[in-house]
Amino acid sequence: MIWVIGDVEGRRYREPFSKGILARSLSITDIGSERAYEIASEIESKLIDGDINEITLTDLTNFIVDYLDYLDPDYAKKYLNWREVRKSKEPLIILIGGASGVGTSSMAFELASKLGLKNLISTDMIREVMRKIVSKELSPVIHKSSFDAHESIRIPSIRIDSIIEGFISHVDVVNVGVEAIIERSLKEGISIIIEGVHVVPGFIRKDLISKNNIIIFTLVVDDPETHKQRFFTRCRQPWVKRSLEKYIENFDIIRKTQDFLIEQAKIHDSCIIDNVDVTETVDIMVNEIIEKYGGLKNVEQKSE
Ligand SMILES: Nc1ncnc2c1ncn2[C@@H]1O[C@H](COP(=O)(O)OP(=O)(O)OP(=O)(O)O)[C@@H](O)[C@H]1O
Ligand SMILES: O=C(O)[C@@H](CO)OP(=O)(O)O
Repeated sequence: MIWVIGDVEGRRYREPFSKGILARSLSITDIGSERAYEIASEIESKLIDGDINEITLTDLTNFIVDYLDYLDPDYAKKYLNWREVRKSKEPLIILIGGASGVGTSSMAFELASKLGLKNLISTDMIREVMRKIVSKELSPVIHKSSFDAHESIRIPSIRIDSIIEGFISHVDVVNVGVEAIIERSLKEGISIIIEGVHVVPGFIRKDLISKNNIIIFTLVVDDPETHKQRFFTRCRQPWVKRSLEKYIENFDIIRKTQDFLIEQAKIHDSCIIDNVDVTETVDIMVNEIIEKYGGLKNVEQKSE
């Protein structure tokens, strides 16, 4: 048995060396789960061959970095970069927005797997809870979708497009719940990914979004046909209950909300990703996070 020795607030603890835990921590390096497990086994064998049955977390990390560097320096670099990010005392809060059907749920899942983050919530789920609390009479807009919320606006404004006005009203209400999740995550120190159409640059309170450990991405699908196909691929799973018709009928409106999201992302200088290739989308988000969050350890919070 190899024991890994660590310490929390000066108090030593030890836990058995686990190939599974080590393999999981290599997911950031694009090695792939099978090869990651092989590498974990190779590292374990090297420790045993070296008669090492107790190793500190620091020495084990250095041992892993040296072995990854021997296999491929890029593996070691990605592994080290990610460990730098995880040393921060602040939770990592990742917000992934985008019009309906662009892939926010799927990309959030892929990113969570890559980063080994356990907490993931959709704004649709937040909205569902809020719908139970707020009656249709009191807030008709929350009981609609983002793309047909304009139908519930009682006194349409003459200043802006009614579809965008409906979208804004709908998002604004749900953002009360989104901000509550962000505040709880900050308070508890929980790293989390929040994804959905209600994550819109400029809509989340400035004192929250200005924190260095909160990062927002806007996914888009530039090509309309590719976007439309996403609704078909999403509905092919037998368990999916959302009707394809509703999204295809409202497709032009959904594209209009995407144009608004792009506008908002540009105004607020937030990262826009054309979500065509899964690997590329996830890599862009990981690199952005490492770049922005990696230096967090030494950077005070941005002045508000
Ligand atoms: N980069 C991608 N390449 C290919 N297919 C993708 C990509 N991203 C998402 N998809 C597919 O597109 C469909 C829609 O994705 P997803 O359900 O994540 O969209 P969404 O933005 O969460 O939609 P909604 O907000 O309406 O729930 C899914 O079948 C998903 O597998
Ligand atoms: O409001 C929307 O645009 C979508 C987002 O997922 O939700 P629903 O499928 O419930 O319409």
